[in-house]
Formats: sequence, structure tokens, C-alpha cells
Amino acid sequence: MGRGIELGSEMDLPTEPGLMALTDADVADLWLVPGEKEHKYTRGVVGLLTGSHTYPGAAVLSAAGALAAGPGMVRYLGNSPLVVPAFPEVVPAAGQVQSLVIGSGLTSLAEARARYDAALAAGTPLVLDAGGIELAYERDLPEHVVLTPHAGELSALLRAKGEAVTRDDVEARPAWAAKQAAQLTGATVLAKFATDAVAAPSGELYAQPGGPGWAATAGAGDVLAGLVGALLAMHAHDLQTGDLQGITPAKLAAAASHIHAQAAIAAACSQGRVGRPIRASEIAAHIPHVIERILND
Ligand SMILES: NC(=O)C1=CN([C@@H]2O[C@H](COP(=O)(O)OP(=O)(O)OC[C@H]3O[C@@H](n4cnc5c(N)ncnc54)[C@H](O)[C@@H]3O)[C@@H](O)[C@H]2O)[C@@H](O)CC1
Ligand SMILES: Nc1ncnc2c1ncn2[C@@H]1O[C@H](COP(=O)(O)OP(=O)(O)O)[C@@H](O)[C@H]1O
Repeated sequence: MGRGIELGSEMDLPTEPGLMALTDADVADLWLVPGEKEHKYTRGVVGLLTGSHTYPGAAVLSAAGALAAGPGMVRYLGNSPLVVPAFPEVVPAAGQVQSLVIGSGLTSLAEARARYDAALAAGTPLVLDAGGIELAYERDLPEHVVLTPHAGELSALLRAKGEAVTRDDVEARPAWAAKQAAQLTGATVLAKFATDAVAAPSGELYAQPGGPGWAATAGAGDVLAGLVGALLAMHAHDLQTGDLQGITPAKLAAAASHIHAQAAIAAACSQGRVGRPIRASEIAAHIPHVIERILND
């Protein structure tokens, strides 16, 4: 079980009962370090239905986030021409996946819908990001679907579910908004702010202090979506059988948020003080080093 820190009013979120933040030690506890019996399929395969001809780079960034956590394989199922040239490790063919990320940079959900339906029917853990979040407007979802909205997407989701809220309301009460979205959709919600709020319909709630303001840069959310996908794939078997042993989709999403923030700090603040500007791809590049530190220190 996690050793999360209980949070109080020092957070840039209203105090909510049960609000927790995962630490390095919590992330180390949930990590599955591969042993000699593992092979690429047992370690988890992440499918990415991200990017488009309009936003080809979003797919590269989601792939960077997924690869950085070291899954057994990343399959790319979208139509960005940039992914395989950027990452020859990525397999551009459909097949078995243990998690599926839908959204970042997708311009149409028409092709995504069949894969979404199949993934829900099969109980495959899902991440819905950016435009993919609109798929959550339509039906009740299970907890192993993780939505990753920013404030604009979160307020649109709440309005689609009948809540009369504005983006300002959501920005004023991020933890409340994430909880509402989890209650109304049935999914786990990782709401992206300076401090990310992660809520499950069960009431489980995390506030993960974010990286520096330099992390608020285009594509940082795409990296995070891929990273969440990799963590879901790592634990897909237990998520699907319900044998959770304390490792819930919300805890995995909060772990991804923690790693992402730590990678942004490592990228931007290596000299301490105010730090320096960073690109989203630099956050992804620092993720393996953050994981190394978490697992070894
Ligand atoms: N390199 C790339 O190709 C990138 C592609 N991206 C993709 O580009 C597509 C469209 O992105 P857009 O930026 O146009 O659309 P967004 O949905 O990000 O933004 C639409 C509107 O929402 C509001 N908004 C955005 N972020 C907000 C925040 N954090 N808090 C409050 N309000 C916010 C703003 O008013 C904005 O005009 C998405 O599919 C996205 O995934 C982005 O991820 C950035 C990087
Ligand atoms: N002020 C901030 N300080 C630190 N991190 C931030 C801040 N604002 C946003 N973030 C982080 O930046 C990322 C932005 O994601 P998102 O809005 O989806 O951007 P994009 O769609 O361009 O990838 C999220 O991981 C979020 O937690």
C-alpha cells in the first residue's frame, strides 16, 4: 500500500478530505522491475491512437512519454508520419495491447471509435486525452479508463454531463471539478493544472505538485498521456482481473503525474533557482533518469 503524504491547505488546491500526494517511495512500491522470466509481451504493450497529419508531433510526444517508462512494446496505430522516423522501436502495426491511449493530436474520432468500443468490450485500460475525451461524453465508463483533461477540456466535459460550470469555476476548484468528473463519468480523472488533481469515482483523490511553470508548454500533456498509458499497461493484468492489491488506476495516474513533474524539474531546474525554458520532449528525455533515481536511491 502507498505511503502517500496527507495534504493540507498548503496545496494550491482547496483542502479536501482524504487528499493525498504520492512520493518517490510510493512510485517505487508500485513499479514492476522486469526479471528474467519477462518478455516484451508480459511487460505490457501500449497502443497509441494519437496524432494526425495536422498534429504529427503530438504522436511523437505521446510515444516519447510511453517509451520513457520502458514498456515491453509501443504500437503506433495512428497516421502521423513522424513517429517511426523519430522512434524506430515503435511498432507501426495493430495487435495485442495492454493499454490504449486515444486522443493527443487526433483531429477525428471516426476511426478511433471502433478501437475504443473494442477496448471497452475487452476491458483494456484506456487513456482518453485532448479530443479523445469527447468519447467520455457518451456512456458510463469503468475506473480503468483515465481521462486527462486540462481546465478547458474538464469544463467542457462537466457541461456535457449536465453541470453548469465555466472554465473559471474549474480553475477555482480543480479537486472538486476532478471529483465531479469522476462521479459523472465513472472514469478516473487526471485533471492537469500547476498541481494535477487525480480523482476516482470511489472517492480516491490525489493532488500531485507539478513541475515548474516552464512545464506549461505545448506537448507536455501529450508526454503525460503516453506515460499514463505505460503505467496502465504495466499493471493491466491486475486492473483487468480486479486483483488490485492497492494499485488502482488513480494511483497509477498519480504516479505518472509525479514522474512527469519530477522529470520537468530535472529538465528545467538542474541549476536550481529559477531554472530554464524547456521543451516537452526534454521532459520525456528526463523520465528514465527520474525512474532510475526513484528505483535506486
Ligand atoms: N506538437 C503538437 O502537434 C501538439 C499538438 N497538440 C494537440 O493540438 C490539438 C489542439 O490543441 P489546441 O491547443 O488547439 O486545443 P486545446 O484544447 O488545447 O485548447 C483549446 C482552448 O482551450 C483553452 N485551453 C487550453 N489549454 C488550457 C488550459 N490548460 N487551461 C485552460 N484553458 C485552456 C484555450 O482557450 C484554448 O484556446 C489537440 O489535439 C492537442 O493534443 C497539443 O498537445 C500541443 C502539441
Ligand atoms: N503552471 C504550471 N506549472 C507546471 N506544470 C503545468 C502548469 N500548467 C500546466 N502544467 C502541466 O503541463 C501539462 C499541460 O498539458 P496540456 O494542457 O494537455 O498541454 P498540451 O495539450 O499542449 O500537451 C500538464 O502535464 C500540466 O500538469
